[in-house]
Amino acid sequence: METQIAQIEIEQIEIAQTEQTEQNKQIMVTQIISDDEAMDKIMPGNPQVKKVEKVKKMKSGLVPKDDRRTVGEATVENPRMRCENIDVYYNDGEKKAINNISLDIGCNEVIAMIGPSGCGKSTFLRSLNRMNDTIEGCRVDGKILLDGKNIYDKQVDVVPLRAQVGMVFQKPNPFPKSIYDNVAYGPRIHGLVQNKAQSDELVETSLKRAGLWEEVKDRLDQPGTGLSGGQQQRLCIARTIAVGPEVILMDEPCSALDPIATAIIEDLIDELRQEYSIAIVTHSMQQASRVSQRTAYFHLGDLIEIGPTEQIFLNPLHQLTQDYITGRFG
Ligand SMILES: Nc1ncnc2c1ncn2[C@@H]1O[C@H](COP(=O)(O)OP(=O)(O)OP(=O)(O)O)[C@@H](O)[C@H]1O
Repeated sequence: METQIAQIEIEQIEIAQTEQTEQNKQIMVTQIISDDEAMDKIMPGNPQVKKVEKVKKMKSGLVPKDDRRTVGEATVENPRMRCENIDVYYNDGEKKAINNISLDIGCNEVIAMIGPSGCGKSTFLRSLNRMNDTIEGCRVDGKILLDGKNIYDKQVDVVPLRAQVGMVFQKPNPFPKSIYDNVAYGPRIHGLVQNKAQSDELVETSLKRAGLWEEVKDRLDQPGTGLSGGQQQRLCIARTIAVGPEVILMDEPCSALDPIATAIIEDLIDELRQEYSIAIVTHSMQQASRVSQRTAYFHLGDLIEIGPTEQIFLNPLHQLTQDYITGRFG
């Protein structure tokens, strides 16, 4: 973003140089402001400022519950997707489910979205590939850029968009077709394959990437619905991969699976990160900590905190995040 909009909690700003100036001391800034604003506020135009150290907790403790501005770095360098000031409304504007959320999704990262039931995780995820367009009375305001282009521009065709930003749902939902056709169908309608040989190759590659090839290569003509739950979910992942996505959205992809199938999908998510950006909604904090590099904590439609996964779980900055991860609510 041209201007630094990541909002951070700055408690203590220390001037590195030991100039004997009035300003050369620890200064408390107990409100959330941007870097640039903070600099300007404490030392307007002062060239002595060499270093600003951000200590992210107020002396009194965590950012209080009633402060709903986002804590942490929401932006990354070279994002794959950039969401700016997203509001989502249901029921023709009567209900606001997402409130002014900005965040980036980086290349080759898994970002986990966590938070109590009803906080808007799925709503936000669905806005990333315009799945909310299919819900009557739902409106998304703000900008979502994929490789710099706003996916909400009028001329954007949602069919190729949903191939570029694929989605894997909570419940595995293979088509009532053969394993082969489940994977081959998308590339065919998107015109990605011209003949059977190309289709065969893409089906094989996609099933291999989804870690399913060895288990199904001898029964490709059998129904996808005949596979186990975990295999069906990997089939759905293969189907998503087959149409060449850049981003894969996953909405609680393991919630219907047993622990072994879950572990296989989690390993797969880690492998897929080498090629794709992944945003995953999960109710499992263990899963978020296992699979993601960054975590975003949502609360009642607000993005409360975002940061490296380890920091969010070990050293949250916001009281609401801490309450959630320590099981006080949610
Ligand atoms: N189709 C809809 N019409 C109206 N309101 C909706 C619709 N879908 C979701 N909501 C409301 O929007 C808010 C956010 O819901 P959402 O499903 O995004 O939350 P969530 O965090 O994903 O919840 P969960 O973890 O339970 O799946 C909730 O208050 C929900 O009731």
